[in-house]
Amino acid sequence: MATKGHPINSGSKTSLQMMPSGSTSNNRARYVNPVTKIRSLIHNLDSELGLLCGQCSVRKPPQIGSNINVSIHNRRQGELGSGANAQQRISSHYYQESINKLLARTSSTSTSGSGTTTRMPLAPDAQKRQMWNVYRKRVTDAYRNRKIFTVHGNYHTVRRALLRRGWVEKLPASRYTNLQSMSEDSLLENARKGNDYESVIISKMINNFPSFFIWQGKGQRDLFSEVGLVGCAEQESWYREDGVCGMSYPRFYRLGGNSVEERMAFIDDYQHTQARSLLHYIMEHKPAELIDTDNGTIMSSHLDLALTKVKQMVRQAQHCSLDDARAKPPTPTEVVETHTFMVQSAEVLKSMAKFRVNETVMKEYIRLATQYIGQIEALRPDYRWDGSRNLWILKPGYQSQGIGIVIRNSLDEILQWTSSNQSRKYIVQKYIERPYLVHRTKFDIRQYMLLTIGESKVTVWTYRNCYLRFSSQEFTMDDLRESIHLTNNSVQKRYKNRLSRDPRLPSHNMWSLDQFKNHLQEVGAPENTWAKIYSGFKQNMVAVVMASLDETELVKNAFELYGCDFMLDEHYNPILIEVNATPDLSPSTEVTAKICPAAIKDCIRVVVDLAKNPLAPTGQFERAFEINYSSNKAPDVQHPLEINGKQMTIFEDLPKLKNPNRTRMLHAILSNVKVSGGRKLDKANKAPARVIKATAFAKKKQVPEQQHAGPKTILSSTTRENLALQYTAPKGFPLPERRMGGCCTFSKTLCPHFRNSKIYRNWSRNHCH
Ligand SMILES: Nc1ncnc2c1ncn2[C@@H]1O[C@H](COP(=O)(O)OP(=O)(O)OP(=O)(O)O)[C@@H](O)[C@H]1O
Repeated sequence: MATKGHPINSGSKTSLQMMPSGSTSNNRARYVNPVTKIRSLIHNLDSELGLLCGQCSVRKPPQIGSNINVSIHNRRQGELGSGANAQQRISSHYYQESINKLLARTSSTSTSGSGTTTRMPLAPDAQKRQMWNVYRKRVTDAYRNRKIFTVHGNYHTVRRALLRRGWVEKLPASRYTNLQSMSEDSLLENARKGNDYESVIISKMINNFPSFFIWQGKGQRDLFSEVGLVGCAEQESWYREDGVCGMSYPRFYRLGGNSVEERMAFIDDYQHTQARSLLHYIMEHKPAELIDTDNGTIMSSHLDLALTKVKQMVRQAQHCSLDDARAKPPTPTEVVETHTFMVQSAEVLKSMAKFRVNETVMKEYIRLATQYIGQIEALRPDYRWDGSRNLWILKPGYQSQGIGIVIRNSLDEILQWTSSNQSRKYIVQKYIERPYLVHRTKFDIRQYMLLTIGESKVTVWTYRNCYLRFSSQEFTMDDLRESIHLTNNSVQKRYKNRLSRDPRLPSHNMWSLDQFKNHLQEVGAPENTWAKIYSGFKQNMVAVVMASLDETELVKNAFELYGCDFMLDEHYNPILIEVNATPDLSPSTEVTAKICPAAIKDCIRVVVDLAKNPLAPTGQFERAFEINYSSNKAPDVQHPLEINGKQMTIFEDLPKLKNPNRTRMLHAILSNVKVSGGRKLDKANKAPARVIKATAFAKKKQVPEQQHAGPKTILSSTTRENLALQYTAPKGFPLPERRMGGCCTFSKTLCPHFRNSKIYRNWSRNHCH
């Protein structure tokens, strides 16, 4: 929203306003940053100004705060001045002279309405001259105090907030275009306190000065809008920390491109979800409703298969058996079995086909289903959002405002839909079938997040206030139209509210946070429910920022305001749906009429007031997290990155494996471990804590081998890979027999190759929630 973009926007397609440097193989979005353009414009202006100041030996303008976030020109100060002492030596006379020159340049180059060049009013009347002098003083003061701002778009609250703080506005060319083409004479004639002519004449006078605060909305649509959040989701598990940082989002697949692997992974997930859906289905019904002992068409073997699949999922999630986790190609019999299962289970889920079993047997199936579903949902919290429909939401790239979004449950339809247009990428995301509803109506929560980028820190600010956006129709799974299932305002404003909807819901479809808190009280939610929800919001927002930092070009003293959309599951857990740069801040209803201007004012408090006064109030924004981003920069050879810790006990208790090939492989790994200096592994285990330098990192930085401190274990590349998979993969990561290329080491956090590998990505998409 402001001076810079950040690639955490997913969705809306709004605007990741920048092009992160460095390309990666993982298909992350490329963003174009209009701020860079503006920066370069200002930079040109800066150089001119610097030149002028240099000619006149003018000192730099005084600094207002140590770190005014809004000003990308703070960077310029070094160029203009040469330190405090030098500044003191330079007389203010010269400084004033340079400003006068700038002002003179403005007036000498300004054109009249007729296109002819006019001079500064040469005092045809005293009043005009007096006004000119007043404005000139205001302008010079504004420059000295670095209080010149530009606001793009109709963000009048921002304007007013800054004008109230004594800032002076430099208008963008698109504002008051008619007036901007008038001569200064005519403008002065019409200028009155606070009117548009006055704004324009002042703006013309500062035309050659840089703005120290720029507020702009989205500049350029990102190339593949969903990749932002998707990309973050792929990275976030590396930054996950209980209670601090962690994303909670529906699992997704990128379809529509040429990735066969991604398609296969989706099909696999779809089939497993179908098994759970079938079990959910029988759990949702009474045994008698499910059976027809004489004419039932569905055999109990399909329930057996569903139970087996869920059991496998539990074992995989528990990481019980390496063999279970192994990606085995299915046998032809299994393929046929699965195909039949998919057809028959669809008959049950869509047409309520009956099982040919008796009631006692069905009761036992329901008991087992409840047990297994309980187990898997305890291990995979995101599965709790699934139901008995196997629904998926298809979101096209390059689109926003809900355009092109559909909800489907048939595998064929989904694959057809996404492959019909190969050039368009689709995110196929698991549809949340069990959301928390208010009065049987779906809603989402718009939550603001502000990001400020300081000298060395990125600060995540979260807004304590938020609002709810309701669907215009009651929620039902029997009708998949957008008016019921897409709660974003851009979709819902197209529909009339269903008359049968609960009258307690407002006609404008929004609730303030206070109204929601009252509702929570009314329905008897535990007392700290909102506190928990908000804490979950914060963790998600911090995680998104952390996960996108690597790909972000950080512009110092810039900030960005985001609108994050959350849904809640049945247990009030937040689910992140979307992060929008340039959120809608228009006062469209009585709810947004309060919260939007307040959020903008508080934003100015954070980026302007706080820079001057660290104790300044920040309104409803609270500092949720601070990240020291200097550590993200190019590796520092002087201070190489180190990992402190104890050597792991490798294979002290060798797992008993069923598969002899695999056992052989693990033994081979073991025997491949050599210990330098003749030490035995068990001795090394008893050795005190030591420092291991990450191979990948050391290699990157050309750190010579002998710099490695302490005793070291030399591993072959094969061993390293296998050990990396064995020991550095997060809990639950399947251990494929395929080997990954490269340089994975003991440190998962230090190995981008591992982290970007397809194997890991596929796994993390399915397991990291
Ligand atoms: N996985 C999901 N499960 C259930 N509902 C979802 C899911 N994803 C999105 N929705 C619903 O669809 C709506 C639109 O989704 P999303 O915000 O991703 O689309 P969009 O095109 O980016 O919209 P906008 O640009 O207005 O933000 C959401 O507000 C939410 O109600």
